[in-house]
Amino acid sequence: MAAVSLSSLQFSSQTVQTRVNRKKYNNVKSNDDAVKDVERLLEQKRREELSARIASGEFTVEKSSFQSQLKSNLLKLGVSKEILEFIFNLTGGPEYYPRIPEAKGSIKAIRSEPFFIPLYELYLTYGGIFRLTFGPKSFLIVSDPSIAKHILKDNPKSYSKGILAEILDFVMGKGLIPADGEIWRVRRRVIVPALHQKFVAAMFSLFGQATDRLCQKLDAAAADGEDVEMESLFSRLTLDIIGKAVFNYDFDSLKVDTGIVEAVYTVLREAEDRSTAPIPFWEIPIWKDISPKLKKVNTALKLVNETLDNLIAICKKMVDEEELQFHEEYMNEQDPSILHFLLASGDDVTSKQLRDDLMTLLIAGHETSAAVLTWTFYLLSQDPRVMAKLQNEVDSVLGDRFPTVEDMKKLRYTTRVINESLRLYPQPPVLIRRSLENDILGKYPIKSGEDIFISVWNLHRSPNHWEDADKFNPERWPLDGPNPNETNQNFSYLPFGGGPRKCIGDMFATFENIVAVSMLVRRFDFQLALGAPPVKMTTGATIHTTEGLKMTVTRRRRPPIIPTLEIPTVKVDSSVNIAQVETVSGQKDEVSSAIS
Ligand code: HEM
Repeated sequence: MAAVSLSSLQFSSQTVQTRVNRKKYNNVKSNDDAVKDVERLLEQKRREELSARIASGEFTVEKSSFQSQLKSNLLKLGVSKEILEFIFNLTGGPEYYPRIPEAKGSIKAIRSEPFFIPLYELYLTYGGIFRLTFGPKSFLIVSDPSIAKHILKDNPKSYSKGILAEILDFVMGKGLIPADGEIWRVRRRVIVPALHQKFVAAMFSLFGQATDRLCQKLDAAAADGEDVEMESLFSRLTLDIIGKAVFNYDFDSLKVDTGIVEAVYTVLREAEDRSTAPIPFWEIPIWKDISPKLKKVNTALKLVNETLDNLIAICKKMVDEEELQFHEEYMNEQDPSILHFLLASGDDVTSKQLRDDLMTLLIAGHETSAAVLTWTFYLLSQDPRVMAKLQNEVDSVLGDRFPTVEDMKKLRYTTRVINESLRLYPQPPVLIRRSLENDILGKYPIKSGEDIFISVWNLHRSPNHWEDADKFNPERWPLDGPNPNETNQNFSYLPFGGGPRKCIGDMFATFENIVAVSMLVRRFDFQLALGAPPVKMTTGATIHTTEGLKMTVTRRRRPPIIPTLEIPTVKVDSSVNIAQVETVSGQKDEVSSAIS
């Protein structure tokens, strides 16, 4: 009940914000303070409500264990502290260490809103590591940068992907995201080289062409005065890009709705549903055979798998017929895809494993980038000042050209806007791990088999690390400073994870997002559509909106926007080292540490 009213409070907060923001266009300065007051009041109300929930016992600290209760009773009876320490040390056990603070919850409370929101409130109460218990099941919630660093970077061998691997098995099998141990090590070593600099540079024409197709769609909508739902368009944009990049397949989903596009979405939605399901409904004996939904998922999965098998066969034939010598930066100009690289490299792998890897790359590279674009445009629609500054930069750097590799260094504010969007809306908002052996997290010992959520949402919004943590403020990252990453932010900022399991597509995704944002804001103005549903969050693997991001898109009048139809061919100038372009973190270091 309380959870429901908490979420309705968020609802009204966002409605107010939207309404007020629309007014901002007319009178930006005078309304700014009023907006802040309203936001502050609503935030205060939200906190009070949560405090009431905690006080009512909905989340309660567990009583101390038998040993510590016995200890405190004996202390009260006058037994000296030294004697007790001696006795309890002899009896062994983890009681020498403090116990992890514990919150108990009802699963209903968590399920009525995106689960990372109550986790944030609990973090403010219980601190950087606490145990959240639902009946017999418990999770450790980590929001402390040094503990996150320990798990991800200092001692990653003691942690697996745990529940995530179980949930994603039906679609990704032993692909790179869920894989652990030797399979992961071998596959990472094979796949990472496929995303070499020349490949990423070649992707610029793909990013530009795909975004141009989206621009054409928006042009038509603007001309007809129709509002557009941007979240689904971004999803289609990134699907078209990743399909070509990973296995040279043009989904063309911005133009047509083919069976395969629908099948991919059915599979993706199922993966997301499973990642938030309270019980594994897909394992229930009779149900799994008769459920119409599961039947649909299986049919869709079959179609996607057959399509992938076909693409692998076509690509194998191309590789057999070509005369190119394989080398470090090998790339077939007609088909620069990751699949082509893998086959040409002589990757000795079963077709099931190859399919798992392709599927993993498709999903990893699609939903994340789409979510980043969605929330970036939402944030921009809320802040005309940032939008104006962004458009200024893009106008002066790009003129009427398509963006190139060389522009990445110059589009600094654009990069900061995306850095900040990733801080406020990290994709995914939590990283999942399971301990494989006993370990010590901070001052607390933990046992093997603990399920752990590293809350990137909490790290990125912690009042301990960020000034005005909830404020969209790209200026917090100086333009002449380094590109923010987990290393230079000491694990308070983890947009692409960290340690040996860090994202392998960070460079690809960063450039893809910069190209898309710059081309779109160069050509159009974006505002939340009048009468559109309030923009609220819901979650699967990434953060989605509950009812889409409905926007009014208008062509910009000045300066005249006519993009050149010619796309400059990508020449890879050896003096431009993409790794030196300051948009990504030290991927090379991660790569070498992962394979050493
Ligand atoms: C803005 C877009 C993206 C974001 C925010 C993002 C974020 C992340 C994060 C946080 C992780 C670490 C997960 C963990 O530690 O549990 C990760 C892993 C991964 N990402 Fe990305 N990613 C993005 C785009 C991409 C793209 C475009 C690709 C592929 C071309 C990709 C492929 C992968 C793979 C394969 C892994 C698993 C690496 C491993 O476990 O060894 N990602 N991503």
